Amino acid sequence: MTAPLISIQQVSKKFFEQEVLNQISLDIQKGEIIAILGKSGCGKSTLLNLVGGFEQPSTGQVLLDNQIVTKASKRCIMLMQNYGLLPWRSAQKNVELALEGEALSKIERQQRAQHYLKLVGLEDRLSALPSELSGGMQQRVAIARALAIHPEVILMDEPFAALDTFTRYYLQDELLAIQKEERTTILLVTHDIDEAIYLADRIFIMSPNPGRIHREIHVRSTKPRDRADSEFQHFREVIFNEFHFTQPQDTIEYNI
Ligand SMILES: Nc1ncnc2c1ncn2[C@@H]1O[C@H](COP(=O)(O)OP(=O)(O)OP(=O)(O)O)[C@@H](O)[C@H]1O
Repeated sequence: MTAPLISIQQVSKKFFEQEVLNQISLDIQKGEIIAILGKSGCGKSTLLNLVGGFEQPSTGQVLLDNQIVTKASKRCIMLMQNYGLLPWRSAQKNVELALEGEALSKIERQQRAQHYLKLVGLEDRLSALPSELSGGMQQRVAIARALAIHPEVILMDEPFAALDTFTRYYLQDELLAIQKEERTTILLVTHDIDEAIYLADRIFIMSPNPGRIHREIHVRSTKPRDRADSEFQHFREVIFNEFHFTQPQDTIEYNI
C-alpha cells in the first residue's frame, strides 16, 4: 500500500475543558472518498477543521502528504453548505476570484473558470449572479470554484443538505464523475446515511462525548451504485444498527 495522502494520528481536541475528539487515528489514500457519520455534536466538523488546518489538535497530529498541517492551504479546500459565493459577482467571476493568487494570465483564469463551470453543467450561466441561480446551481458554482484551484483534497461539510432530493442525487452523480476524472480525495461529513453509502469508499461512524471513531465500514461495490439493490440495503441496515448501538434506545434520532 502506498503512503496515505492524509494521516490523522492520535488526534485529540479540547475546547476549554470539553474534550471534543479523543484519539482519532485514520489514514486516507489519494483518490478515496471518506464519509463521516455521527450524531450531532460528536465532533465531525471539528475533525474536518483539523484536517483543513483551520484548527490545531490539542494532542496528536494531522499529516498531508507527510507534512504536518499547521495552517489552511489551497491543497485542501473546504466546501461549505452555504456555498460562500459573493452575491455581486457572476458565476464566472466567483470562480475566477479563487484563482487570483495563482500564476495565471487573465485569459488563463477565464478559461480555467469556464472549464470547471462547464464540467458542472453551467456553461450557459457564466454571467448569472448567484441570486439568479437556484440553490443547486449555486452549489455547482461552489464545486467548480473548489475544483478550479486543483486541490488535492476537498473537505465537504454537509454539502448537499440544503437541496431537494433530486438536485442532491444529480449533484452526487456529478461529483462522482468529476472526482473520478480528477482523482480528488474527498472527506465528507454528512447526516445522510444514503449519501454516505452512495458516495464513499469507506464510512466512519463516530460516537459522541468525546468524539471517537466507533466503526469503519468498507463499501466496495462499484460506482455508480444502485440505491435500490440488496447490497445498498445491507449497508443501510448495518449503519442503522450501529446507531442503535451508540445511542440509548429512547433517544434514537435518525438524520436521513
Ligand atoms: N470553536 C469552538 N469553540 C468551542 N467549542 C466548540 C468549537 N467548535 C466546536 N465546539 C464544540 O465541539 C463540539 C463538537 O462540535 P462539531 O461542530 O464538531 O460537531 P458536529 O458533529 O459537526 O455537529 P453537527 O452534526 O451538529 O454539525 C460541540 O459541543 C461544539 O459546541
